Amino acid sequence: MAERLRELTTTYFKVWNSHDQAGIEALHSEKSTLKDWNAEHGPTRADVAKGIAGIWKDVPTIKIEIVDLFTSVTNTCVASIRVIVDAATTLKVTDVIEYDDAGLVVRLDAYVAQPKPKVLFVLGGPGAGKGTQCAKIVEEFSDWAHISAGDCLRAERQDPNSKDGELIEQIIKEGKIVPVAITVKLLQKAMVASKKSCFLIDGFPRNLDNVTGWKENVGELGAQVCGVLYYEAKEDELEKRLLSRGETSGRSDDNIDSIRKRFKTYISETMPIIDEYKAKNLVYTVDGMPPADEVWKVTQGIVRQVEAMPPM
Ligand SMILES: Nc1ncnc2c1ncn2[C@@H]1O[C@H](COP(=O)(O)OP(=O)(O)OP(=O)(O)O)[C@@H](O)[C@H]1O
Ligand SMILES: O=c1ccn([C@@H]2O[C@H](COP(=O)(O)O)[C@@H](O)[C@H]2O)c(=O)[nH]1
Repeated sequence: MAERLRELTTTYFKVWNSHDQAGIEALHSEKSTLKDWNAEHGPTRADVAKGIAGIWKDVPTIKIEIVDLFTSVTNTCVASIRVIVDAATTLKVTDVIEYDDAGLVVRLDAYVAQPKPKVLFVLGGPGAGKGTQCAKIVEEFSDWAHISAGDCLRAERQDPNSKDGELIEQIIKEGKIVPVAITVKLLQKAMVASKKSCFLIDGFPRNLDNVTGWKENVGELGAQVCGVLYYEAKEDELEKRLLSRGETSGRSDDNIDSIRKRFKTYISETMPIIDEYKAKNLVYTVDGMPPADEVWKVTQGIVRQVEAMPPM
């Protein structure tokens, strides 16, 4: 049975790829249905074939590749397939195909996997230029949203109804790191609200607790972490930048005491995380010392590279 189902299914997709309406009609039983994420056809084979031919007409380049076939003692075959729409678009689809005793398709239900959002974590010392570069990215690349963990926390602190506001304020002033349960919830809320498909998560993950919290709450099912965009710059330069920013930013941590504490936390807690991602070859290191426009040229190239990664 298993071998027969494999043969029938392989033949089915061969004919499908030849875009032959009469050929595909002949592989369906007289009473046949087809349902996918967009449409429903049947209950006759002529109607199903007409529906499929409509897809070929709309997308003449469309092709299907079989990834895997699953069979059992039943007369149903589950096919994991790739639907190659065009050079830029491939869909991950699962087809559940039920055959009759004559080997004709009685029912085909197709399910599409939603592509996961792409994520780039953006890290670097305080004042390294993360926010500056993220602002440029979202201006140039329309699929991307900039979500700054620090901004999320500052907004939460401002909310008079938040039970975490006071704790966040104390931790930020001390240059320490807020418990991940608070941060990750705010990040997820911002991701959902943005309606974008690619996210710059700026200033996160800052320590092991953050990494664990991300894995537990978002994880591999919730996002495709494409890497870490890491801005490297010397501490004395960063101190100058932050003191200068502090003249107008109104941030309670842009003062010399908090800045020094933030550096300490960065070295002891965040650097080891960056090193871990480096060991996994996931870090795009950018020299953050040159003027912002020069840093941007490098940043731009990296974002293009990440955009070109196949979705998972
Ligand atoms: N390449 C650069 N050269 C000089 N100054 C820069 C550069 N990039 C950013 N700045 C300035 O440095 C200050 C800090 O930059 P920015 O806010 O982008 O850093 P950040 O890494 O997001 O900081 P933080 O982690 O504290 O939020 C800002 O005043 C910004 O205008
Ligand atoms: O994931 C995070 C991000 C930030 N914090 C706290 O906020 C401040 C400011 O962060 P910026 O990235 O500089 O805006 C940071 O020093 C931490 O105290 C955090 O706890 N967790």
